[in-house]
Amino acid sequence: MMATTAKLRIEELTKQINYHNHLYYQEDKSDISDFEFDKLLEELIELEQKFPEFLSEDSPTQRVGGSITKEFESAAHEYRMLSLGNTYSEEELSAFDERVAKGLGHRNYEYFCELKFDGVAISLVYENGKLLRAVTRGDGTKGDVVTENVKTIRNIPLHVKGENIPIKFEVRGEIFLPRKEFEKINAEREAQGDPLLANPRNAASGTVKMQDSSIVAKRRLNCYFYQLISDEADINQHDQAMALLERWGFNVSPTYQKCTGINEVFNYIDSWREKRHKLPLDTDGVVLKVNDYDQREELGFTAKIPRWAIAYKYQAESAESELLSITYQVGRTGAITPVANLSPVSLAGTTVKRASLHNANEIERLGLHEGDHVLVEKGGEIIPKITGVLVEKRNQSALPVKYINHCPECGTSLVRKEAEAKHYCPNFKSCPPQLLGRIEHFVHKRAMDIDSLGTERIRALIDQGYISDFADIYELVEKTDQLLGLEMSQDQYQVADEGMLYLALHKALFGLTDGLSLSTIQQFLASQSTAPLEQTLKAFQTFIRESKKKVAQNIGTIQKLESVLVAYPFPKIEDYLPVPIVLSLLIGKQVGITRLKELSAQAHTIHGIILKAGVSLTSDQEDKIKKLKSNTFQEGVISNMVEGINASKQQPFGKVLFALGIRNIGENTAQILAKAFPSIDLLKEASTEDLLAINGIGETLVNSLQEYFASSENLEVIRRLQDHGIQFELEIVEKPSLGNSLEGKKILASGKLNHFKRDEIIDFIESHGGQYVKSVSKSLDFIIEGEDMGPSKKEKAQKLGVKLISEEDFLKMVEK
Ligand SMILES: NC(=O)c1ccc[n+]([C@@H]2O[C@H](COP(=O)([O-])OP(=O)(O)OC[C@H]3O[C@@H](n4cnc5c(N)ncnc54)[C@H](O)[C@@H]3O)[C@@H](O)[C@H]2O)c1
Ligand SMILES: [Zn+2]
Repeated sequence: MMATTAKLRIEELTKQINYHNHLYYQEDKSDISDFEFDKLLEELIELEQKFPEFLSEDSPTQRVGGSITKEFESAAHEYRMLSLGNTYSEEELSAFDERVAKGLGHRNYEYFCELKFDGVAISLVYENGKLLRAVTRGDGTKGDVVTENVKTIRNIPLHVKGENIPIKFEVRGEIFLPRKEFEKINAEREAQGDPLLANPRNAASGTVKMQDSSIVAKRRLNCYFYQLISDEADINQHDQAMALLERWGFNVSPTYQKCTGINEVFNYIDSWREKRHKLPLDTDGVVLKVNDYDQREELGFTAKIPRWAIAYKYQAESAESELLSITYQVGRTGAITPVANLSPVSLAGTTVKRASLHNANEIERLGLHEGDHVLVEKGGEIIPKITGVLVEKRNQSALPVKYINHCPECGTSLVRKEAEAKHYCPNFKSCPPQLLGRIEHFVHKRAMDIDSLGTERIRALIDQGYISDFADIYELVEKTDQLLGLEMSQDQYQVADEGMLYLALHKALFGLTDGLSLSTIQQFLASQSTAPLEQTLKAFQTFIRESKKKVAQNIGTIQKLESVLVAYPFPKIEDYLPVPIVLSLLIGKQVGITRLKELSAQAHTIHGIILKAGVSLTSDQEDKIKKLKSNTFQEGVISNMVEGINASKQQPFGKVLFALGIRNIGENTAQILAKAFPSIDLLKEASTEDLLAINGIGETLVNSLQEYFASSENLEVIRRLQDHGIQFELEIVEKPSLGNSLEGKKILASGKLNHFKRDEIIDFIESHGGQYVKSVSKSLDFIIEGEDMGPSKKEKAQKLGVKLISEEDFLKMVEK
């Protein structure tokens, strides 16, 4: 390469790497995989070695990738926190070992091997046995002080007790979010319609840097320690240090091993390649460190990494699979996400049957054709992705995947806004998932507060035609006898292209057979998780024979199932069966499979299909169909719901206004509006000037309001809600005056209080003549400092010279 081209390439790589570092360390996101990132860095290192004249001091090869943020106080590290060299190849690892041997002049050394935990590095400083501060790695020289957040991690000792504990010492480790916690958080986020966290590492890193420690505490982070630094402790080797850490009560992963010679290291690496997926956290490689401290000193450091340690990173595993079909999921905002259904393959410790395709661009980029053989990869991300297509294996006649142009849930034509990658279903009002989102908002705790109407129940009621707007909820009260026996959960179904309904395989096999329990069938299927459907059905027949339950009849049904599956090649979804096929085996003679297919695209449950088909069933058929269905609404659930619905009629006007989900009207704005216009009629009649005169109301809001009231449909829903007795007027309650000890005082409360909830403290201050202010500013008279007040707020208050007083002192002040 010529010097001029090298210079240009170095500049370009520097720019790219800085960009990815910023994303990764500051925003906790990544555009590319670690492997791709490490490739860029490696290329830069090589070029800089060949052309040292272009090596600049602040090249990303010379610096640790992170930096400090503005949100936290920063602190200098007494000993720099470095990065690690890394490699993906065994040759390079051997080369590293040669360098160590050469550096020391002999082979008389040991390696200490640990797994490379995929989290965020943390440094804890202890003095007199007490945790003094916790600091992130930052730029390696100084980092963010995140002590309050770190204190919420349960197994980090706040006090270290025991003999011979140095007056001062530092420990370093990796904070991580256990995979189970990560999955739990994402399940919750999915249920709430919030965007999912990409992977546990980014989630851990984002959590450590949160401003509110009480949220951090809820996230159940964990930490593994791997380094002790102390001038006082009498240790000369890393294994001794680790033993001390364990004795002092620090959490050390029991996965380490001391190795003599690089071959033992290779064995360690191999032994963990698969096993590591069973650990409670993500790991991305192995770190080997020279065990002896004197030898470490002899080897020394480069600008960025120690010469006595290196990380070997496992290549992201990839596997070959076959594209069976694509399903299109509709989110609560109407956004469409295509998901590839794949033939099952075993990958990174789990069986993969689905991969995200993100959007139409991704399908185009891959050039995906029907039935393609694809490569799937599982990096740090939980949801695998398709990284390539094996074009040479493509069937000559295969057609390119055609993106849908109608919403699979409601049939509306999709739209794609300019410059956006995703398609949307514009049917905001009645597209089922979008309606679900609006109803969930309506019943939310902070709106109408009907907690007996959870997501699953709402979805069931929407899909079966009981709810299509807010007012319908109040009409359920008169339909309780129809609700009895309705299918409650949607978990066992999937909706595919053109709205076709699929049923989970375990339910289908349960309903189609006799004498086998659901749990034995589930156990059987779990043992078959990597087998394709055809094989599973064959194995199931053997299983039936061994079970000795109604063998002839059950095997007959499964064989019939096999032949219908061949005769009607519906798109495949692994672990699911097309509902028309399943039902055809039970009631096919009366209805016919074409009709069942039509019905299956209209009704969203088996219950619904049977109703629409209008057939009369024998009691045997009825029993079997009951086995296919999910749990149903029972009396207890229904009376619970009715109670919640009736109670919601007491919710005050401000909450009702928020519940209506008018665009741009959040909880606070709704309260402000309700105070200024204490009835829906006054609000509807308010002029633009009236509205703009109110503090906090801007033009966008006025537009949303006017647009909302211009719709006759909305007015009709309000009218029906009024008929049901929902509060559309503000009840004026005089706030009792309890005194004037806070007369003229501007007050803010921050952190957790012992005697008051959030609303209560505001009422309390106001009823004593004070004024509650929502943000830290100079005009405050004082701040009531609760437990775990956010560090940034505190810092700001101190900067502005605003007095902080404790809750106890505040109460004393009021008593006087
Ligand atoms: N995808 C992207 O866009 C992107 C961008 C930047 C960085 N990255 C990735 O992040 C990493 C950046 O490297 P880095 O400079 O943070 O160093 P590194 O993460 O590769 O290695 C150093 C870090 O490893 C951690 N570690 C985990 N287990 C350890 C153990 N047992 N002993 C010692 N340390 C242990 C420590 O936190 C230490 O700070 C690379 O893996 C890189 O691929 C990715
Ligand atoms: Zn739709």
